[in-house]
Amino acid sequence: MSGPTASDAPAGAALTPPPEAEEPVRHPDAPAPGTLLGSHYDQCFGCGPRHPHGLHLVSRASDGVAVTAELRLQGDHQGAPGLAHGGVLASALDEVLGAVNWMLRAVAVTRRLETDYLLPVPVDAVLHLSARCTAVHRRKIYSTAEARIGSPQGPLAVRADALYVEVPMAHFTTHGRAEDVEAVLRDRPGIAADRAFEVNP
Ligand SMILES: CCCCCCCCCCCCCCCC(=O)SCCNC(=O)CCNC(=O)[C@H](O)C(C)(C)COP(=O)(O)OP(=O)(O)OC[C@H]1O[C@@H](n2cnc3c(N)ncnc32)[C@H](O)[C@@H]1OP(=O)(O)O
Repeated sequence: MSGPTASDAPAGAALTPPPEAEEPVRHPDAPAPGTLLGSHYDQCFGCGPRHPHGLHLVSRASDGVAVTAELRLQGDHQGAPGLAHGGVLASALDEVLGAVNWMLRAVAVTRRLETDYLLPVPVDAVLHLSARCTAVHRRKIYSTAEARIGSPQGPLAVRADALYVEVPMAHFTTHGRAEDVEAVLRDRPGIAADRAFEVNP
């Protein structure tokens, strides 16, 4: 019988980097602070510019291994009347946390995402999102994020901690829907050969 695995650990423990984890190092080719990061896929719910109902988030590189973005909430994002749905807020935080991986030039997917909802968020608010990597251990990338109402210094509404796991490009070609994978390879022929993202000025 096998013993407990990392996946069996309580959420808090799973999001705590092991003692041998390392400080994240900004990749030398990471986009300069202030650069807008392009979408990795134009139909992505979080960042895809062609997604009809997506969040259309545009992340911006910060100093270090970090990004920021703004989410303009709308009526479509309601859960309770006039208030943002928690799942929408978690999606937005997942998107910016995922964008942080670009600063490491790592292709990674969310393994665990833990959110704390501290304040209700009105749907006419602009949420200022920020995310940064805190540690890296082998394929594991540990990150944290915040969402503040109205300004980068505004009231803290939601925070999140997350674990991403680096994956090979085969993760997408093996598990993704064939027609969508074919479309992205047709539109972005270099994406699988080189890297999973481009930087658009
Ligand atoms: C051609 C098309 C191009 C497309 C270009 C796209 C480009 C880039 C797209 C990015 C997209 C972003 C979009 C937003 C972010 C999402 O939304 S991602 C979507 C949601 N997430 C998913 O679908 C992931 C689903 N899960 C999985 O596929 C698998 O579980 C994973 C995450 C790949 C891991 O599986 P695995 O490789 O078998 O992992 P495994 O070896 O068991 O564990 C890896 C490590 O994690 C540790 N671990 C595992 N679970 C845990 C846990 N719960 N706690 C602590 N540690 C754990 C293990 O101990 C192990 O550690 P090491 O031994 O390496 O130190």
